[in-house]
Amino acid sequence: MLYSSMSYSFSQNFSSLTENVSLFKDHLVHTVLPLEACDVPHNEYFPLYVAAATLVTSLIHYGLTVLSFSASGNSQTTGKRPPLVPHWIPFLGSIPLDFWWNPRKFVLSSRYVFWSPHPIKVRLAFGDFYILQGAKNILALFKQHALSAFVLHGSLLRYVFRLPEAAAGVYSKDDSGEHPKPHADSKVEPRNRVDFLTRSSFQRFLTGPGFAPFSKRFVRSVTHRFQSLDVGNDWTQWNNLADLFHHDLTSCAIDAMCGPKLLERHPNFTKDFWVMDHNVMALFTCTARFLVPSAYRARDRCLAAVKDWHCWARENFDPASIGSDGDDPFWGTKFFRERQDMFYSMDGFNADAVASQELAFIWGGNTNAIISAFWCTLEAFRDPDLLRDVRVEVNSCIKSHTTDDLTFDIDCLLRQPILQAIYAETLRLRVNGFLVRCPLKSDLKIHDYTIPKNHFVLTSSTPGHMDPEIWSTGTNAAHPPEKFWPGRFLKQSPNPCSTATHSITQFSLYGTEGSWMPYGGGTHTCPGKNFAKLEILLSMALMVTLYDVEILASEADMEMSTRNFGFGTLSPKGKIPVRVRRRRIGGL
Ligand code: HEM
Repeated sequence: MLYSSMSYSFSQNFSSLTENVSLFKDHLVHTVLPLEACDVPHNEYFPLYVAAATLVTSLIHYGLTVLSFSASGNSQTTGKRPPLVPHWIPFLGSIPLDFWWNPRKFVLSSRYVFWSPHPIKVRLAFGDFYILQGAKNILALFKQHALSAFVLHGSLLRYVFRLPEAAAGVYSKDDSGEHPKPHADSKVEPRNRVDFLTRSSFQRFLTGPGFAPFSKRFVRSVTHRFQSLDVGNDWTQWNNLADLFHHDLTSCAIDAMCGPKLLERHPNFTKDFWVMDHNVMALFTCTARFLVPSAYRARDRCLAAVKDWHCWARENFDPASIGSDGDDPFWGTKFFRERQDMFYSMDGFNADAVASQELAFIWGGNTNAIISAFWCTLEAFRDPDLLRDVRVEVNSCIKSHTTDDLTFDIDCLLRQPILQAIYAETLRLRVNGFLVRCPLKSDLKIHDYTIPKNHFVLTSSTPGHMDPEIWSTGTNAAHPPEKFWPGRFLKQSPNPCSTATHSITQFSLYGTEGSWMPYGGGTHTCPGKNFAKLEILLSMALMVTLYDVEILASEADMEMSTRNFGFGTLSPKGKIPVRVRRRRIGGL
């Protein structure tokens, strides 16, 4: 079946090779097996025969898969099936052990798997799936409709966030699609259209009318909180800069989303949240509870806290408290309030299921953005020249300040070229995510290739983010992709407002389409990206304006940990101790 779509000439070569394999197998049967039937313990050459046979079989198998793979790449036919990725041992599948050992290294080095110019097929014990890389292919994928992202979401909900089976069933039965008009052949009731309903609730909250009140609350709360840190004019030592982001920044984001009650009633929520986040891979892969008990306990406490907040809000909610923006202090946002009704009207949903859903949202809305905010701030303080440039831009966006009040012009901050370049470069380097799609209704066409429907298609942001062809810049590649260098996203243009020869520095993502993809793309692109950019740039702006920070961590501790590779932004390997002191606002 694998070879059915290949060109005629290749089929000829292939069948003669297959015959050779069969002859070879016959040879083994007639030579090795009779030996087995004889007095094996006395035959000192038996293990050698077996080793040689395994080696030769693997070599031939590998040779065949390489031939098949190359033939598919060279063939000009359209509508062909992606070839099976070359591999050594037939029954072990096509992903080698290196992947499980160091996935990032594997993704960056695997020529056939993650750097193939065309889609490929991968075989694992549970079946076949497809991998697609390269800007051209990824852009073609993002243009397609009727691709479900539920494979990943459903698994995350079940394994990481403990979605009960009854509610998970609604996901597996929903074949109505993500658009307002359900697929013609779908029999799913409108109230059970979980894909469409959840997606539209994200859109209303994060890109529609819910965004302004949510972001306004966040700006107020983070500005107040960062100004009120217990830091004076003398240096104070902190054990880990990341704690500021894990606790203070996370609290501001959660309060702005959920209202104050979740954290008031559960002051350790942020601590549990980050223990859970640190162990997300272990939870996702269903690691035995006794091996990571703290991860399961933290996850269970987070679920219990969200359930308790829901219970409290249901009992105490006063409709008169709804403000003109639609939000209220009990549910925090119209988003969470309305999703209660939405989920409770679906089959199989109870209080546990709703808590799983909302914890999953809170996790998605914090993990990547908070860790990225940490990296941006670290990078700004790591390089004195960059810090000076950052402060010039940030100072130009201060609207007003007194000793205990600081207000930024947020639009101005979000437009600054160097700030944006730091943000884009941080996401390029630190976001290592997998996107998964499944064509449900028809085969998926990607240029000359056809991927059969109901098969998973996976793509990783890492190869595009690290491709030397796109990102190696500077004389003699002075800025290789592994290095943080915001200049990649800056370009000089003539200043239209000046007759002098001065040029202006502009931020640009031009030419990176399909390669820079921290937020995924297509119909499932991250709806939280505007909030994420605001959160990342504002927290960095507040820190550089209010404080001096001296980094005391070793280079090794500041390296990225690949522990949660594939889930998005990676954390540093170690703690980041720093010295902090308050500074005069507006200085450089
Ligand atoms: C640096 C920060 C962030 C990164 C790198 C990021 C990345 C992503 C990615 C890669 C996806 C999947 C997109 C796809 O499948 O094509 C996604 C989906 C999503 N993100 Fe984000 N995200 C970030 C911040 C946020 C924030 C702040 C929120 C909410 C406040 C959020 C909410 C969501 C939601 C609800 C989805 C699911 C969308 C859907 O399935 O239609 N994200 N994000």
